[in-house]
Amino acid sequence: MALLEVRDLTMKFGSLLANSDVSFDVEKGTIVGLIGPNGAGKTTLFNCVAGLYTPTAGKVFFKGEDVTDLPAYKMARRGVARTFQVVRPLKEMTVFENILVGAYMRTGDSAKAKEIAERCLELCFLGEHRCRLAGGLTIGNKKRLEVARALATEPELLLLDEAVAGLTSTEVREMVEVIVRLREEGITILMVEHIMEAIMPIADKIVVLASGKKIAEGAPADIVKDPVVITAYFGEKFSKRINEHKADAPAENSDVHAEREQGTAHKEGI
Ligand SMILES: Nc1ncnc2c1ncn2[C@@H]1O[C@H](COP(=O)(O)OP(=O)(O)OP(=O)(O)O)[C@@H](O)[C@H]1O
Repeated sequence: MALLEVRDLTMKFGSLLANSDVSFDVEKGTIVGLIGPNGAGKTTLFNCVAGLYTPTAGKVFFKGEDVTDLPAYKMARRGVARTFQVVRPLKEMTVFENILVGAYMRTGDSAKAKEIAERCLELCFLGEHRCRLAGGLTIGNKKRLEVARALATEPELLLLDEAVAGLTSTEVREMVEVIVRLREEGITILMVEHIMEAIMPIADKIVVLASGKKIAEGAPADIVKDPVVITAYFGEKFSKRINEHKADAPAENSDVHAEREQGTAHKEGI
């Protein structure tokens, strides 16, 4: 049994079909990337899984239990945490205090909460910033703080919504290192990502959405060669480049920056 099972999920906003009959599994201990063009329905799917939206049709199972109708706070208690595309730290609080807020969602015991927060601080490479006010951090540190806060709720499944968007190539590498560490800690990760150099080297599986539908699912090496995905999302040039890319880590700079500036890696952009 997979940790997360999405079955025939459909989400409508009025007459707009944001997700249409989407099904896939996320196995425990894996990193799954959710990719696709702007407006493909990735964030909507995240919101359905996290309990922010109730899908119009279809089911979501977490650890074999039907959680389709559970609100976000109940999903958080069951072990599903998420980060948002636009980070919103508690600016007037320190980095450590921000993480503590997350830890207190899991426990009322302050010694235990501090212990959890210390661990998350270290896992997200934020130790040297612990006493700084969150509002004054660089975007790279703010994004890792967002992950640390979610992590402090001790999730089994972490949903990352564009965790590396807007980051420099060095910051992308730091975030990728954090994500790989989390998988080593046994945390399962489902991440929406446009920056292929970040997701392709670390994902165990990629799910591709376009116009609300799943158009492909498979190993990154197969996805980059899939003609349907190339047409709908990558474009030939991008696909050729990523196939040639020998990275075991994100690209040094220019490629990642190019995508960051364009905001996407879709077909006309590369
Ligand atoms: N709350 C909402 N009300 C109405 N329409 C919405 C709502 N949220 C999303 N949509 C629409 O649903 C479709 C899918 O949007 P969604 O944000 O899920 O796509 P996405 O793949 O995450 O895009 P991006 O990569 O740009 O973040 C879009 O047409 C969007 O305008």
